[in-house]
Amino acid sequence: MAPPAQPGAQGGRGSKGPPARKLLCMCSLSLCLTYLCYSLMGGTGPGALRSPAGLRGSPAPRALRASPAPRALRSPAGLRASPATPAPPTRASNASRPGVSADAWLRTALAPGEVIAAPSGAFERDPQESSTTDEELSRAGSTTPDYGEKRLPQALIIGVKKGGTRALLEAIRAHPDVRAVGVEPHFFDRNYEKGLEWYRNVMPKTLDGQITMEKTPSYFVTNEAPKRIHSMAKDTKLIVVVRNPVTRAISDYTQTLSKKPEIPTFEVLAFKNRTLGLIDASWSAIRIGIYALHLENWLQYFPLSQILFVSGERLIIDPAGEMAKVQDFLGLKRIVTEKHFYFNKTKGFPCLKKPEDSSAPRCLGKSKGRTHPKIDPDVIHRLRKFYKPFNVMFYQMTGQDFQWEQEESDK
Ligand SMILES: Nc1ncnc2c1ncn2[C@@H]1O[C@H](COP(=O)(O)OS(=O)(=O)O)[C@@H](OP(=O)(O)O)[C@H]1O
Repeated sequence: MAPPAQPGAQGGRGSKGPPARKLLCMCSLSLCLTYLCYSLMGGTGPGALRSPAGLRGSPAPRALRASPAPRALRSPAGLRASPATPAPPTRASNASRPGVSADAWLRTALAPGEVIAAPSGAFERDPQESSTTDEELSRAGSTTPDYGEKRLPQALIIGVKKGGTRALLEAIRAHPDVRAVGVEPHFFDRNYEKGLEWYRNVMPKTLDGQITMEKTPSYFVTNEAPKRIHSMAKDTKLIVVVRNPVTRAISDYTQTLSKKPEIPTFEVLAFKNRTLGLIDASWSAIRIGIYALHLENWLQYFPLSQILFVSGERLIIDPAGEMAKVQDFLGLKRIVTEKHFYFNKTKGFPCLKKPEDSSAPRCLGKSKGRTHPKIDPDVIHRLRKFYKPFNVMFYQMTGQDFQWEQEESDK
């Protein structure tokens, strides 16, 4: 059941390259140097990641090729924490600690590849809801029909946060050959010490031939996740829903704002120094969107052909089209088609049609599709410029042009 190769998916680990490869290596080096500067500054120094000046010296990656070099961002030794290094201390817990400001929580710098997570042992349900408890997770594993077996997942939706991961999971769950756990298990970032048996127990039961899935969007930015998933099963299929990183950052901020209305404005958080145009790439809302850097970590363990990139934008405008790709990738019959969706004007999003055995159509909850605050267009412009070289590199690495540069406006 080998997945069909994606465009440009042939250059797996260790592929040698033609001249284009050299160009990509140069671009990689340039991005890595920028990243090194950022790392050395600890995300706090006055020169931290000035966007995009720090990247100007780099040759602009050329137009998208059919055969990108997926390992192009391989960092020089020492640039990135080794995937084998122990999990760095987690940070998000500050938010819930008395006396720690929301600003501190939001701005806490992340080491390269660091988990953006709550403390080990804490769970997070998809922010459609609030937070998942241990009890809920065990319930998730026990409310499934009493036939079949619990199995470790063969496919994972690993990211990105606010990319459209819930919409994708709910749509693929409509397939009869897919069973998925509804909550986010956070096994490969927060609960790894609980062991694979714990993880298996969280999963629904499946019959032979059915695929077990889960989604935890923070895996994509978790340094240890690729190695851990690889050691569970090296043929695990990985799905990443990506979205314009500027819009994604605003969506991320909007979610935080909904829980903590006292936080500073997006404009304040986005910059280290607005006059100088210094983007604060240590802010997780911005850092998560540097997809090329995170992807590089995954390509050390998985060939590109084992990773499917779903467009978060297309998932809204053409859910059936994206679902066709997902089903092909998973080796499934195309059962989830346009017949399964309708566009809900009130919600402003596609929803799943009422299944025959259920009483209501399924739109995602209120936490999906929140109205974003209006952001200063100059800030949007600066962020676009900041992300552009990383986006271009991401297109080169994946062999897919997500066309984020063409978007006129952000929601
Ligand atoms: N069908 C449908 N219905 C509702 N929302 C949809 C849908 N498809 C994609 N989206 C977009 O998904 C965004 C939330 O992404 P995630 O589900 O990955 O968020 S989370 O990380 O799990 O919190 C969410 O982002 P916001 O609009 O910023 O809330 C939506 O734009």
